[in-house]
Amino acid sequence: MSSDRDTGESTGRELTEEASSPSSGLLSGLALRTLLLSLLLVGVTLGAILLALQAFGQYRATIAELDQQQNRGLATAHLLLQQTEGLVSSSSLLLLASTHFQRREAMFEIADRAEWVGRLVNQLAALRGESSRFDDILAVRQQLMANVAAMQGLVQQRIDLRAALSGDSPPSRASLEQLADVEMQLAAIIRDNRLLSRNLGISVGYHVTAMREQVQGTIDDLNADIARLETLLKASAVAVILAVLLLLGFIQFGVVRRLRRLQASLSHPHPLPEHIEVRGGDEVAHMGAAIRRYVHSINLNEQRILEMNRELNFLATHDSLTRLHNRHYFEQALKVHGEAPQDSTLCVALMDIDHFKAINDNFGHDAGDRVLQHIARMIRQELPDEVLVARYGGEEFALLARDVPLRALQRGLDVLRREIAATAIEVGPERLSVTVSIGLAQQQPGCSLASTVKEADERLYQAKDAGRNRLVAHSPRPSGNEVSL
Ligand SMILES: Nc1nc2c(ncn2[C@@H]2O[C@H](COP(=O)(O)OP(=O)(O)OP(=O)(O)O)[C@@H](O)[C@H]2O)c(=O)[nH]1
Repeated sequence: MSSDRDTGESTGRELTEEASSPSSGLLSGLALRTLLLSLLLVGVTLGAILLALQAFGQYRATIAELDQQQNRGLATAHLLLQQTEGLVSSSSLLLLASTHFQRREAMFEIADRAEWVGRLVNQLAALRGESSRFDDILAVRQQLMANVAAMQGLVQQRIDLRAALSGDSPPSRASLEQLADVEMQLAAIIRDNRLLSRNLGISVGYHVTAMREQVQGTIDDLNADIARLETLLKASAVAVILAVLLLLGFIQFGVVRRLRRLQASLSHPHPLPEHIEVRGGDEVAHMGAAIRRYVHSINLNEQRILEMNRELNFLATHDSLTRLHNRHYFEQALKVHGEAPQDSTLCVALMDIDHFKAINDNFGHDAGDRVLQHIARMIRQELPDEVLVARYGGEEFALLARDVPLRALQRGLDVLRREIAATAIEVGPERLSVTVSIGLAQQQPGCSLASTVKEADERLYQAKDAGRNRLVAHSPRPSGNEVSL
């Protein structure tokens, strides 16, 4: 039996350990899966942020490119103005040329400057800017080129006129007037060139300013876009992290902890329904309520089984009618005492109700049962608890007393016999007088308890034979209602 219990306990322990092991660690079961999911979410968010940062990088590269374009425009404008100034200065050199050789020299310089001006104007055209202003620049350049060409012709004419005048003696009036006219035209072109150079400076200034404003506008738009996207990205990242934290907290506190508490309640050797948490209206609460009902019914069944077991145990050792021990129990007690060392005094008494059959016959079997119950109660009340009392047969009771002096037991039993005889037992409307006969024997040294029982039985017969309602303790020859040793 004990090995069965051990096996049962160890199986229970294994089941408890098995049930508790999967979620005993902090990073297991639901908690682990939640953490992995959250990490995945955070990973996806970080990936999105990295992609967005890459996009920002491209935005910034575009801004830097625009910035460079702006600087290139400024530098080109500066060079254009320089070269235009140079062109105007070279025109002055052309004005000083007194020979054709000097004129050609000056024209080389002017052609070089003119080429630079043309190239820079084209570069400027490739950059952004206000087209009307750029048209002004083109017009100025064309006018400058036309002026240079005109100057070259006039200077050539002036050299030729001066050469002709130096050969004539005296110089003709018409030649002098022609030279004066050439000189005036040259002076007018020089003035016009200066004016054109100033106008070009103004037009380039407007063009560059317009270009800068345009580029700066684009840069400002891009920067505003970046700032807006950055704010959006930061807000999204914070929102995702908060959502992940909220999700983690909800799963940890709303699910995992409650499941652990449920598991702890059920891990108890005897779980009680009131210890099972059912707060809330979600699935975990519903599961808790179902488990609570289940535990309640298991506990009820267990209680019923325990009660049935107690009743079965009781019925195995007791008589159901009188609630006294039964004959089987009495005989087991005799066996136990018989095997024990013989260092104590043991007495056996057998008590039988007189003419019990007549009670059954006259008042019915139920009345007989009531009488049996009444007599059993009186015996149990009268005798000390140490005396074992059993229903031995139909209307017969057996008593086993240990370490009770025979005399005292004899006195006690006789008092009981008298009380029974003096008591009117109420059975329905009837009041019945009942008597009992008793046989009493003490275990003799070297004799078995079975022989003591036999001896008590013999004495009971003697009591019956002697007229009933008496106690026979030893002598086969009873005198009066009591026979003593
Ligand atoms: N009511 C009831 N009667 C029982 C029970 N067990 C046995 N009896 C009856 O008890 C009676 C015993 O009768 P007998 O053995 O003739 O003895 P008696 O009538 O008492 O006569 P004496 O013992 O000689 O005085 C029988 O009629 C049995 O049927 C029981 O549990 N209830």
